Amino acid sequence: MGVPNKVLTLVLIREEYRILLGMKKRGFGVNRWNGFGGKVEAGETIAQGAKREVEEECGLTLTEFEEVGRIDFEFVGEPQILEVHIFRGDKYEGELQETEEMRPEWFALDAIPFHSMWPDDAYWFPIFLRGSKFKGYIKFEGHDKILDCSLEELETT
Ligand SMILES: CSc1nc2ncnc(N)c2[nH]1
Repeated sequence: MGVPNKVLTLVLIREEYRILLGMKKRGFGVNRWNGFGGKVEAGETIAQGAKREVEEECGLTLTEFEEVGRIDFEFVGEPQILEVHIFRGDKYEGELQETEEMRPEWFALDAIPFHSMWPDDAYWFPIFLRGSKFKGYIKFEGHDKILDCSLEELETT
């Protein structure tokens, strides 16, 4: 039995024609437009962790959100799989704010900055944006090279 997965959240808040991303100012994924999220803490559900991270990273309080995907990420040379639970944020309250972690910005759906994002996003964003649920496995070598990618669309809503 290998190392248990590291459970993480990733929240993409989307409106009809735009999606909210955050420029990561430090740490994992720095200098890339990211979704909001992070670790799930002891004593909280995955959904509670997702909501907490959004609040901490951009000041918004999710009032309606749904888990729509799950991707297991492997990084060559690292035994721990990152088990990322992906949520679509539908409704929120509060004022958008920049934090030490993230600089938030809205992007038109036809102008998503994939060149400045994690390379896996180009694979699964189209599935996410057409409202499907999905699961997948993506193997990275370093932070820029994808060695394997398998994605399964589970239902089209
Ligand atoms: C580890 S792979 C990864 N892809 C991502 N896409 C968008 N936001 C993130 N935080 C992401 N992490």
